Amino acid sequence: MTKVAAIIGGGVIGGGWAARFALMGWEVRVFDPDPEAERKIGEVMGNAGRVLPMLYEAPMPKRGQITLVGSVVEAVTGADWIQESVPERLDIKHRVIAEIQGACPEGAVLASSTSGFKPSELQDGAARPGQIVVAHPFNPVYLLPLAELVPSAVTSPETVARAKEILTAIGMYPLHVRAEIDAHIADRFLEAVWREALWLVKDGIATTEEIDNAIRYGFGLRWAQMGLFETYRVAGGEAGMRHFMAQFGPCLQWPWTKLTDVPEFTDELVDLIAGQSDKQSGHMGIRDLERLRDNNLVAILRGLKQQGAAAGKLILDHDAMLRGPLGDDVPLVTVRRVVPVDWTDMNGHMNEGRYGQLFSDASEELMTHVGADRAYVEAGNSYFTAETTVKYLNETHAGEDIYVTTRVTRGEGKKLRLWHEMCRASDDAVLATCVQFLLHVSLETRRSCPPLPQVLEAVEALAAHHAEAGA
Ligand SMILES: NC(=O)C1=CN([C@@H]2O[C@H](COP(=O)(O)OP(=O)(O)OC[C@H]3O[C@@H](n4cnc5c(N)ncnc54)[C@H](O)[C@@H]3O)[C@@H](O)[C@H]2O)C=CC1
Ligand SMILES: C[N+](C)(C)CC(=O)CC(=O)[O-]
Repeated sequence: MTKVAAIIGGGVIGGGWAARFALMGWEVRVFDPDPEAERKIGEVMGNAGRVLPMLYEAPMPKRGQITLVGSVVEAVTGADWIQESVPERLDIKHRVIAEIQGACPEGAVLASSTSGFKPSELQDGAARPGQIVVAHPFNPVYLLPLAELVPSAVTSPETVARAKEILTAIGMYPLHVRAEIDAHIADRFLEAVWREALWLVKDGIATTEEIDNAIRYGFGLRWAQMGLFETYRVAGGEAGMRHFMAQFGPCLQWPWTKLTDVPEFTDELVDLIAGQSDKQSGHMGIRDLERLRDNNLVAILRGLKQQGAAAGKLILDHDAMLRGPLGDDVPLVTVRRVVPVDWTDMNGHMNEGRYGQLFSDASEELMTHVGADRAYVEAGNSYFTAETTVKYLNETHAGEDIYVTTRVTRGEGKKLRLWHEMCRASDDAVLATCVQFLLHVSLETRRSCPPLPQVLEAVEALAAHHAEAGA
């Protein structure tokens, strides 16, 4: 049965949650009194729907519907997950939580997006505190997988377990924060860096753009894939973390930081920072900036996925979860996906090299289908491609839904010939075709040899079936 997520507060963060849940197949109900909420969520969903599927090689679940409703009660009645995303004010959050608990199922997870309140503060005066947990996401919620999951001592273990299960199922990484603390884990770092940056601008040391350059050309790239401690371990050279601490430990006593001091937000400081920020980025609208950010995040996350590293490993595993076995339709649908942004070139369309990738993925799916799967390859047997002929018939662009059908046109002994057609999902137009000739090999001798009997049998049966069906 379709699961229901209720999003209370559909601003920057609520909109991102709504998009992620809907793209993962959930029915979503949003309550937000802002008359502009529907337009804003529609725009966020437009951006999210373009990029989130680009992270996956697997087909996405059927999109859920997002419905704007007129009250909290309407949103939360019968919901499985409730995400409170109203402004960061404890009085508002208390009022909203009371209203939610007056109507939501007792077994639902009631999660708060709060950036800094402790769950026990949110639970203060609540009807059922055990149901409440913090699930603190990162903007954009539909692309960044982290959700800090913070229970208090009275949050029930069932709520925590259910929250972990659901966050994982929608492709997120629930980081269980075991002891509640103001601003959780990650926002402690963000606050520290933000405070330093404000001082640097206020003191006239650097502009907003220079600070952004210091991050994006340097340590920001390291943090994205190794975090802090692993990075510093490497920075300690062969002697590792101990050497790093011995060398840089004393600096902590030097005036390298102003961490405990906060610059006052005078009108002058706000004008200075807002003015510099306008000069740096004011030529772009918010949705353009979001698209720029999202395209870059997709490229970085796909790079990490290719390496099976950091957040990319998470997406790789989630991809495997989403991917089911192939059906037995003729011809076989071997690939269903969207064209990711990093597959396009300066002509603005999918680059020719990526067609090779796509058809190679289709062959790999077919191999798995006939039993020449990862275990078979690890045991020393595989197929190598000997020849590929691609015909490019129509353009395709980033974000377009495509699929590949595959027919076995020859399957005898060590020889396997495939006919792939790449099609556009919206009108089934054929965009490219590919004839691929593969030879079965032993990975030990690196020479051709017949497949193991069960694979040969499956290949022959498929070839006969495709020929019979006139495919
Ligand atoms: N913006 C960010 O970078 C992040 C924010 N958060 C947290 O997410 C929560 C929401 O923040 P944003 O989305 O940034 O704020 P926002 O201002 O963009 O959105 C808040 C929304 O709540 C709505 N709202 C106000 N009162 C309401 C009520 N009684 N019932 C339903 N909706 C109501 C407003 O109309 C608005 O659309 C906060 O707790 C914040 O700390 C968490 C992670 C990152
Ligand atoms: C600035 N902030 C404290 C609201 C940031 C967050 O809570 C997380 C994020 O997305 O950076």
